[in-house]
Amino acid sequence: MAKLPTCRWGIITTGLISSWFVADLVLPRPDAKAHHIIQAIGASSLRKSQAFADTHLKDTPHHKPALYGSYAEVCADASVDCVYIGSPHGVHARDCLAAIAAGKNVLCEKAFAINASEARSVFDAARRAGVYVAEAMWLRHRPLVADLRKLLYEEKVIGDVFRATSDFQMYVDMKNAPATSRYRDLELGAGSLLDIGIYPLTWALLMLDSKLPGDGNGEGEGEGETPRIMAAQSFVEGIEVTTSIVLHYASSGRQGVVTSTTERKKGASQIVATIDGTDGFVEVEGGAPSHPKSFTVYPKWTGDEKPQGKRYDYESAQQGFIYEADNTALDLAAGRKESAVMPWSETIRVMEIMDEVRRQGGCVYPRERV
Ligand SMILES: NC(=O)C1=CN([C@@H]2O[C@H](COP(=O)(O)OP(=O)(O)OC[C@H]3O[C@@H](n4cnc5c(N)ncnc54)[C@H](OP(=O)(O)O)[C@@H]3O)[C@@H](O)[C@H]2O)C=CC1
Ligand SMILES: O=C1OC[C@@H](O)[C@H](O)[C@H]1O
Repeated sequence: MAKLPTCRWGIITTGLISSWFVADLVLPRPDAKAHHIIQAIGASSLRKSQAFADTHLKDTPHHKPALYGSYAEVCADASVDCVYIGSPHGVHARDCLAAIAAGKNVLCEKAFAINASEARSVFDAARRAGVYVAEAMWLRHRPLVADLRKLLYEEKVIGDVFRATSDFQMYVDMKNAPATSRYRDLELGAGSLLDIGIYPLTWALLMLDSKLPGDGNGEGEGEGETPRIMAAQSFVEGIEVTTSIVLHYASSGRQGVVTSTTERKKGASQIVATIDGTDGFVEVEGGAPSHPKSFTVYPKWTGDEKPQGKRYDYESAQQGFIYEADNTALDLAAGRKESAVMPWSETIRVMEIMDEVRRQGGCVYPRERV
């Protein structure tokens, strides 16, 4: 049996997402594609690293990470194979560039940067340093997504796809949020689009294009057609809180309707995306567009009653961060410098689309003002 690759992770920051990422990596599983070791944890203080390890690694004594009171020490740790960056998106470029300068491979949270220009500067640095860098857009790595794309574009289970919709709702009390909160601080990239709107946008890009990077053998063969964008944004306290985007694909006429808001609390379980085709439709169910758990394929609805659908379930003990971690380990083992699922060109394409949405909608970050 082939030996599984091992990735020794250096975790940078001890916020919410780092806790979710680590929780997935340390869960035992029978069908592992790679071994993951939490090798180091770095935070703004040693006390925070210690508290993170005490809380999130207390039941996994075989993970004994080095604990640091800075991010630089994680990057300098020769035992770390890949640095995972869980800081707010406004400082992703800063933290990526520091890790790259130290010669480290990087998996960085979404949104990868504030804009396409920042993303390009990080990839240019990675190219020069010869290290691996990838955006941790976990939705792209989910087996559910690959399976659904096969059904849509190889088996054509709903005929010709003509529309996709997705909406991400999350409540943030913006008026009372502290000025230092990443939901409020524009220097940290506050706004619904970069934080949550990126998922509905990703659903549309994934569901409306027949060929994309990551479809085939891991070499990223599709390029992705960039649709025409029509967008509007609304603001509370100067922060973008609601974004609506229509995407129109010139070659096929396909449309995407994608929205995000931090002004509305979501229910416990919901339909997080829909895909319409000439012969049927698909509803994706889950907790949020970032966290799909199943999908149901329906035949065309013509009568009064909703037709019977076929449901595909993807419930698992992990939240789903394990897939991006596995794929990173496999990329590194194969000597790749870019993710086979989310190559640099795709991160830049998404950032460019979000730049255009913000150009139309009016969300400008302070460092972008000339
Ligand atoms: N994939 C997913 O499902 C999710 C992704 N995210 C992404 O992860 C990133 C972080 O989000 P989240 O974990 O919710 O954020 P938190 O506010 O919970 O944590 C952010 C961490 O970033 C560090 N940090 C570094 N610089 C700053 C700064 N200038 N101001 C404030 N904090 C700073 C702090 O780390 P330290 O511990 O060192 O003090 C802090 O703990 C975002 O980019 C977000 O989009 C978030 C949630 C879910
Ligand atoms: O990526 C995300 O998904 C879940 C949300 O809670 C979070 O704000 C966002 O960053």
